[in-house]
Amino acid sequence: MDSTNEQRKRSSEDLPVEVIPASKSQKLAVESTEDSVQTIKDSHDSWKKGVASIKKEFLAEDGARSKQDDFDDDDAEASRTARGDDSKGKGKNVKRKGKRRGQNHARQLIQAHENIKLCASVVDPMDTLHTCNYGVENCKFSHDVEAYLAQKPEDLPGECPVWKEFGYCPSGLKCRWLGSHYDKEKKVLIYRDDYVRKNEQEELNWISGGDKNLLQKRKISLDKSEQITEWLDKNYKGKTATQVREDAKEHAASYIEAPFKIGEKKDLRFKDSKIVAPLTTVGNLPFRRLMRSLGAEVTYSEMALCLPLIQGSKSEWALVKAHETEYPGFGVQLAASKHWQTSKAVEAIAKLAPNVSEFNLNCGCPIDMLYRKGEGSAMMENPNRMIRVLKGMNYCSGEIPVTVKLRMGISNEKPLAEQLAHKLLAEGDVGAITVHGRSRKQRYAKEADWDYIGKVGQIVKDYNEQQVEDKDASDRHPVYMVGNGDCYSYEDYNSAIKRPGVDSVMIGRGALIKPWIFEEIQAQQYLDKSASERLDIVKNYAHYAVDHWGSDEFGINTARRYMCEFLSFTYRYIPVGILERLPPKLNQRPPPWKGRNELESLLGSPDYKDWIKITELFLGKADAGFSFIPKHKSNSYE
Ligand SMILES: Cc1cc2nc3c(=O)[nH]c(=O)nc-3n(C[C@H](O)[C@H](O)[C@H](O)COP(=O)(O)O)c2cc1C
Repeated sequence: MDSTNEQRKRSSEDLPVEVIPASKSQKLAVESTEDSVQTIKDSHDSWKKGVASIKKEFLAEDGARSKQDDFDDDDAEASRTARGDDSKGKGKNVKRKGKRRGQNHARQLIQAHENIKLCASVVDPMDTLHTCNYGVENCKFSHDVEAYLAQKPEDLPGECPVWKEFGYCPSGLKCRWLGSHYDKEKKVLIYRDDYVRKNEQEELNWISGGDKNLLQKRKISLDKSEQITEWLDKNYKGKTATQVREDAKEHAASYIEAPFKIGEKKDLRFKDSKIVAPLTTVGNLPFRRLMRSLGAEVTYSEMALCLPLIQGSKSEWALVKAHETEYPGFGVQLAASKHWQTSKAVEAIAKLAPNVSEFNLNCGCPIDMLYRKGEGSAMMENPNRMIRVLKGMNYCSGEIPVTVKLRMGISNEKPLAEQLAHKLLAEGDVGAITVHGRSRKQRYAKEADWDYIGKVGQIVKDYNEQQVEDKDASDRHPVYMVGNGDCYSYEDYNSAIKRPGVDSVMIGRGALIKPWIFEEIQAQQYLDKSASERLDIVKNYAHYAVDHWGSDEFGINTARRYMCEFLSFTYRYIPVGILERLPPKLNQRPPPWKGRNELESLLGSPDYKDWIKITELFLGKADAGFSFIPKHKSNSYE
């Protein structure tokens, strides 16, 4: 390792800033002058109260920068608005006092429109999927390539990242870097000899418009789900838990086709896995691709709703897509409360988009829209329903394991996950149980309860040990237990993984704010990434985003918008080199601070206009009509 790298890798033991355990800090105080005693005491107290301690020389004068105190993870989790649908409602138990903060109700994908809309059939001669059924005369879109090119805005600077990677750009004439792959003289698009076609370009689980249509018209046969639905309706619905248990053996024999037992399904191998949490909106394909490149081993789709999936909804099927680097290790997360819906969705995905390592049932989502329908965290209040849903999913998923993501419960006073773990282990045939150590009512401001997560871990551990005693261990794999909540450093990870029965730690916001978190866990050190290294990460995200959404006007606008969503997390990173105390904590908020150079300050800016500026470094100037309203709108610059 070279000396620069050496310098960057620091653990809390060798950081020049001392990690002061409570006892030592008291000793220091006795030896210091009265003033410094007060400073150390104040700073230690505020650190404990959730204020990040910044070295004096990096504190910004009040008003020089806005404070990073305006983020709201509850709002972030509760929103599907950036995707175009609106489920931002808060649970009735999570009511806000006074005016709702944030501007989510107005957040929409407002796209700039081109003056001339080119017919898809002339955009790219290589695209055989798009033909025009109307002809030049009757088509409502233009076939006039010359006129289109004459009014097209100037190219963005640099080379088309899609063409650079694949030797072929599916955005064709609409590409904003058209000059990279267009011969002006001959008026033809250029393809490199080794070009890769669009449908071969690294994305998996792509399903055709035709298949979505067939789904909509119910013309794709989903026999297994129909069989299991009928069976579950007959044998499970309306029965008490005891009746169901008593009948269980008899039922197993009457399955139309015996379902895979947990030991016969693929092993998830979740021991010490580096897992990124499912994250609506921000956990999109480009982000997950980025996390894979930075060491993640398991990634999840954003939560997809089963009903729109089985109705062939384009936007819901887009969520099932994965980058080739995500498979194996890619889980599709589903939400629904009815077993016919989950069974059908699982069967359709297993049939049409089979590059899936796991189907995860979301039983933790707090948002009101789902809760009111009995979905998400509401499933925890109806364990029999949860078991029915899981049985259906298991039957239809074949050898793909089914897993479940829980919260602690609905309220802190009455946690449910322990009880549920017993039931899931006895009846659910799940490959893994994940517990987010918060209740539905609990907001992100309060820390996740790892003691409770450990209790569930113990239950799973006892179960696995019992299974080994009861049977030959070789014909089964264990049920894995994954803990989740507030992991933001290798130190958090170490203390989490020490809990009994906890096989892995799932990381959500920690990965968004500090995408190199798995590298730190691997190195068991804090990495003081320079601002330019961090900008490189953002640059990769930008390229992956353009690869995914396209290099035309629409693609770039979409990429810019999701990049702003990503930057609305990355700005919260406080470089370890300017922190006075470690470990950094997710819930700590800093006083106004400035970076060690201009770029570091820019990357730490809470002003969304600066995020747009950062996108412009890679995606060109934002259109005058581009608007991005962050969830946690900062007013300090206005
Ligand atoms: C922006 C955002 C989106 C989320 N979306 C989902 C989701 O789609 N499905 C899910 O199960 N949990 C979702 N969660 C919850 C996370 O998966 C995770 O359980 C939670 O953030 C706690 O982990 P962390 O402390 O590591 O962030 C979301 C959380 C956030 C902040």
